[in-house]
Amino acid sequence: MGHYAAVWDHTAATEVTKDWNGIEQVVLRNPQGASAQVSLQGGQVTSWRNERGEELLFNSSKSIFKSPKATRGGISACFPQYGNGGSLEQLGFARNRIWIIEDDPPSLFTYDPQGKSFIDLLLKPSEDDLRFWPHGFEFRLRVTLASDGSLSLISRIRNINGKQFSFSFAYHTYFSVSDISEIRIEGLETLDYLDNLCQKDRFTEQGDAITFESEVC
Ligand SMILES: O=P(O)(O)OC[C@H]1O[C@@H](O)[C@H](O)[C@@H](O)[C@@H]1O
Repeated sequence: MGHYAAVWDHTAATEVTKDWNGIEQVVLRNPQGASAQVSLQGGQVTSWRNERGEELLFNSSKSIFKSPKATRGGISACFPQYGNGGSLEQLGFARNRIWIIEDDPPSLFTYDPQGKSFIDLLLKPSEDDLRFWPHGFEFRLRVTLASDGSLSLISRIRNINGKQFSFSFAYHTYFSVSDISEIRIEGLETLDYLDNLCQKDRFTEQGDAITFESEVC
């Protein structure tokens, strides 16, 4: 009768497989047939499909997986540095590490308790990481596929030794688009940004939407 909520078991909607490199991949499914795939390499979301099976994320066919580097595509979490504004690798090292699945993470309140599937991932720094970024942290990432097919990522960074540190963070997201001229990015008006193409000078966004005439890089 279409009432799945009473019997929906989110753990049964989560499957762990291995890719051809032996790296674990978590597949999330919702009752309507949408899915998402998360790689333990970088905690990177490599696929997000709607209920018609259409892929919503871009993955470059030219990107060759070379462990431990993230591939060009999907959604990766950049931490503890975004861009080249610090001494670390350009988008931080978190996306280039192997994460683990956390079965019993600290509680996290979320809506949509029915018909969703999710996975909790955890990254802790290795001895090597601490050598060039000496800050004890735990980075928790929850990736959720909701009953309406929407995807959400919640990141929690915990300082585990009480010594203050600063970091930058971003979700590096590649959407798959069929016609870039139809894309509008809204919600940035009045926000300040540093323009990478103008020596990182600070500007304030004036437009109500950013549009594109062709590919940019
Ligand atoms: O590591 P990836 O996914 O290929 O992304 C690299 C790109 O990341 C972007 O954020 C930078 O602005 C680009 O300059 C850079 O080329």
